Amino acid sequence: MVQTQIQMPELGLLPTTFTKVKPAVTETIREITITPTDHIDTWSPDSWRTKRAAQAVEYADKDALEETCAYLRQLPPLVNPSEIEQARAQLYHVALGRAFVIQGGDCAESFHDIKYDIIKKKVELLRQQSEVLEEALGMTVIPLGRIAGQYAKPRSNPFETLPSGEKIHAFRGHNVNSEDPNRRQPDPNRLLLGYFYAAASQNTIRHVSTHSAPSAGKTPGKSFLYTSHEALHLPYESALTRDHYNLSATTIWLGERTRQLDGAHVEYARGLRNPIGVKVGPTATADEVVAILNALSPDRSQCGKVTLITRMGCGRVRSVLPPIIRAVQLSGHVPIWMCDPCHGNTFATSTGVKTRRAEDLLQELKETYIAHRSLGSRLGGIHLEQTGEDVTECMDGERTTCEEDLGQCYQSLCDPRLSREQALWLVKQFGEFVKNYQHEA
Ligand SMILES: O=C[C@H](O)[C@H](O)COP(=O)(O)O
Ligand SMILES: C=C(OP(=O)(O)O)C(=O)O
Ligand SMILES: [Mn+2]
Repeated sequence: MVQTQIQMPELGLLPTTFTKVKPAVTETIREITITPTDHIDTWSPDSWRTKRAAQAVEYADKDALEETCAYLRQLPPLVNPSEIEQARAQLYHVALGRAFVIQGGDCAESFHDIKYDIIKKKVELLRQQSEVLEEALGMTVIPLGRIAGQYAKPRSNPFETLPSGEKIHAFRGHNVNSEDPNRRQPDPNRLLLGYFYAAASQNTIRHVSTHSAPSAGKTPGKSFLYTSHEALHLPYESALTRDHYNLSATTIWLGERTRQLDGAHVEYARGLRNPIGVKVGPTATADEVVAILNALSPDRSQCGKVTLITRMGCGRVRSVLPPIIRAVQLSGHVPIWMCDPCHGNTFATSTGVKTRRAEDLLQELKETYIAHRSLGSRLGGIHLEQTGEDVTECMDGERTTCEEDLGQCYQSLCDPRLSREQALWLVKQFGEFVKNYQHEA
């Protein structure tokens, strides 16, 4: 464990430069009421503290947490504001249907995987996927890693019970605790480890990009791929926020369990310049999604500022997605629509192992693509849990065909990831499907 000398800066002295949004009249477009907000000037990197934070981590020693965050506030940024602005500019084109995004990586990155070869394989997988998609879709594809900071997890149940009857914290990601049942107490020092592992990962990504990218993509020092993670742990995220930039990643997202309109996560994200993703599951209503867009992007001209990452589950898309797409179209917002075919298709085997079927993932991608096309909307990206390793965590028709096969190489700390081969298969199949669809249309 790292030893740190904590210096306590005065809290509350963070820079606060605001753009005051003019109060505007309330307007109604068809059935949907939009109230442009004039409350951005009440935002600060810490204004979320007045709201309820779902999935918040309970630390035994709250002072130790605050001391760690005070230390994090003094550390250098992990990404530059210019990179965030560049991503915003590129995502604008995605929202308008001129480019596409492939976002992928671990469900929960492991500190043990911060190794050159493992990171390199993740980066190369994303590059290969973007090449496959560029060829199939005939447009630029922007790779975006769930990488260099995906260290905090929401869980269905905050505790688990051991066979002995002892109740322990659930594993909440390496920024919070260990997967080892004997070391589940949340430890704030892990946030510092997370920061330094994220920095090492960023460094490796830049190195891999400079040394193994095709010559056209080589820009020394420039990251080949943008980084992202779920902004779950708000004390950590806000400690790495300067002015209106979260400098821990290019883009962050809000999870299905933390996107409450009146909650702390929406409050935190609404003041950021970073592109923001929001997971949208099958219980989301159209009004709720429009209200989230109003909160995160009150200025509706900010095309691509918000990415709606739908994760409905195959078979459910046709009934739940179209009303949401329609309501967003009528609202005047122009978000990016992305499909995460993973989280609505997880199931546990008879022995309690979490898995997914690659075929179900492909099916949800197809259903989502068709839902957008039939409403004149556009699917702008795919979001996958995957790794560059040869794991056996998801089922396919080839190597991992049954429950027994999952045991061969199941290493995930949380949700099952597609192996390199499965992840490539999926984007190739999707690319073929789009080509045929466009040909027939
Ligand atoms: O990655 C997502 C969530 O953390 C995960 O799906 C929750 O899984 P659980 O139901 O095992 O807690
Ligand atoms: C927690 C996740 O997903 P969701 O919020 O969609 O359940 C995730 O992406 O790992
Ligand atoms: Mn997951």
